[in-house]
Amino acid sequence: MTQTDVPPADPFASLRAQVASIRAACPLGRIASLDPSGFVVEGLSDHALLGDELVYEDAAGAVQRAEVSRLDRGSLRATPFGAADGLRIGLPVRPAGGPRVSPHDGWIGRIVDPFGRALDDRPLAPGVPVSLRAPAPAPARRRGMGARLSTGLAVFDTMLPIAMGQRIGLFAGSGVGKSTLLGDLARNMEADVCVLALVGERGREVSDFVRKVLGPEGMARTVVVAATSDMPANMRRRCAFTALAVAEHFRDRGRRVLFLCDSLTRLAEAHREVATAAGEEASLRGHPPSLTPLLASLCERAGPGEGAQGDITAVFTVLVAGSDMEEPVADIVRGQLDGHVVLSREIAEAGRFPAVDVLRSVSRSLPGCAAAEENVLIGEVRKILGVHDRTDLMVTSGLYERGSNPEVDRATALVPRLNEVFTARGLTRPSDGFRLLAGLLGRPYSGGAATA
Ligand SMILES: Nc1ncnc2c1ncn2[C@@H]1O[C@H](COP(=O)(O)OP(=O)(O)OP(=O)(O)O)[C@@H](O)[C@H]1O
Repeated sequence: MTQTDVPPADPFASLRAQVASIRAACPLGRIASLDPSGFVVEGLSDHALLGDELVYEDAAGAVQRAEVSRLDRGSLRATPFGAADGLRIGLPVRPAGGPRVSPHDGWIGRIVDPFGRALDDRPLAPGVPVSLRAPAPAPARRRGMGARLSTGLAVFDTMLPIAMGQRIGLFAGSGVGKSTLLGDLARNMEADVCVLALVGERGREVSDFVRKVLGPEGMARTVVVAATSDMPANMRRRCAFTALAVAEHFRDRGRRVLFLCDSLTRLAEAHREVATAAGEEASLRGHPPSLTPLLASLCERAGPGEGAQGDITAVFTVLVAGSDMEEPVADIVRGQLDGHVVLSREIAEAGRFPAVDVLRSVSRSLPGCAAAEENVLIGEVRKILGVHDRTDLMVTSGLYERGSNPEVDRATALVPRLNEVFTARGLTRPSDGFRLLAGLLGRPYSGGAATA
């Protein structure tokens, strides 16, 4: 055979392959039994994966969706994303593949539900579908944390820096200023885009958050993904993963993304509802064991990107009653994150916001993201706070005689002024905050360039 006899490459090869993969018949299952939290389908267990979606028509002819929450030989259990009312035995159900959403750059400034549908009654541009189960960037290829980001809040810019791609937990009881702090970060923290997941808030809280806390300035660069408390548990659980997929959409386009997830506690509660209804036992201190990998995947997918990707800097809130850092969700995520910030009721009651308990909070981007002279200042402030924490009760109860220990005297004099610095806001650069600390401590400060 001469060269001219070689048959030309098939220009339709890719199209043919796609057509060949289309199934001539779509598998169809039927509802075999029903209860208020879900239904069992026969005939589809070989055609769906755990977490896949199913579609069916309700009594009014509207297309509804459900999620595969358990697979058995010959049958599967599905949890509907809406009310189970109007379903009947024998109703046809079709598999619809893995969970997906289609984010688009035009979603900035908009509020969407966990399916990516507009919640603000305006048309929404659909993008290219992406999986809600995307893998995290490969550990060997993903970058480390980047440079320190300016937040405009002195306590974060100095004592608890947040670096690009860092993932921190915000541990707070109710009413200690968590929402206000998230709003501050959404508006002022260095980022190109902010994606906010509101999991299980009441409807009024969502609109209050958007109008009053974020305001037009915050919304101008934010996509809000919201699942209100009246939505089914699997919708609330999906909310966090939809928001993460939106954040990944922007990260994959090289953007610096700030991902705010409020709250992991309500995500865990939603997961418990779905998992226990599917037969899993809540044997991990009141939660199903599958909670640990669920939270780990969420935390792991945020963080630094690889190659030309941007980064996802993330703040996950955890609701803790009475600052109980040992409660299960706090305990699980603390080890998976690059730092935790504790908001204290006592500090909020003293009227100091953000009510950050600096001594009980840790940022793992230190010491790398601060200059040597800044680390010296941070170390000295921590030491002063430690002395004050150990001796304050003695001092305030009159058991300490002034002048008997210079360290205690210094801490007693300095801590109220340090607390004032921690509440300073509107800073242009982190060095502004360090300059305030250095001034208080009587130390030199040259404006230390961060060493990321
Ligand atoms: N930066 C701030 N400056 C002044 N007051 C603040 C600030 N942040 C919070 N507060 C006060 O604390 C109250 C509760 O704040 P916020 O709603 O942010 O708390 P939360 O922890 O999100 O509450 P919840 O748990 O009820 O959602 C506010 O109504 C306000 O009085």
